[in-house]
Amino acid sequence: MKAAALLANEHRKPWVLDPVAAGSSQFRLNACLELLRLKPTVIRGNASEIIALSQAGIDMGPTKGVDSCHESMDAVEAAKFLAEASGSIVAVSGAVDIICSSKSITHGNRLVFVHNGVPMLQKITATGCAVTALIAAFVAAADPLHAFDATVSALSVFGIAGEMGMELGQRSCFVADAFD
Ligand SMILES: Nc1ncnc2c1ncn2[C@@H]1O[C@H](COP(=O)(O)OP(=O)(O)OP(=O)(O)O)[C@@H](O)[C@H]1O
Ligand SMILES: Cc1ncsc1CCO
Repeated sequence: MKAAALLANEHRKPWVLDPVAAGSSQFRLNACLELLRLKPTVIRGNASEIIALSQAGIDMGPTKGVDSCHESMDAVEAAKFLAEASGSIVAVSGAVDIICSSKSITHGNRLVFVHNGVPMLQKITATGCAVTALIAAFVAAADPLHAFDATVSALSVFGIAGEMGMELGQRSCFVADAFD
């Protein structure tokens, strides 16, 4: 992972950090912090993961587990702190997706809330990984100056696909068609 991140940086390619279960062990937290130091373009995690990363700098209360035990809106301050400390765009997924960046980077001081998606997405393991991959694809295709908007768009498109899948699922069992 470190070699991939270093190579991406060397070639000025964007990359996205998904700090899976960062708060569930010291080993995972340290691994994520090491990757964080390599300056990802975007960090995408659920509320617990983003709080765990920001806790490494300040105490924001307890957190653990692979799934989030926090609502995304609980992580607004953690996301702002992490964006400022890391210089990365920070995306917190959940009922409301939160995307923020600090004044220290090109995208400036921005905070956007995306309300797309359906609660079932949270119950399907790997939708977090999938939306991270979609963010990477959008950011890779966009002008580097538009990485923030690309991140917002990816989360919105993924949420809308979830809404369409939910509607399709009322009529047939091919919910996955909406994501094709
Ligand atoms: N309550 C909700 N309502 C609407 N959309 C949601 C809800 N919870 C999660 N989502 C959406 O589900 C997707 C995955 O986000 P989630 O926060 O569940 O990731 P995660 O916990 O990292 O997932 P994983 O279990 O795969 O590790 C995101 O696109 C997010 O917007
Ligand atoms: C990486 C990974 N492995 C099992 S669940 C999970 C998170 C996917 O979003």
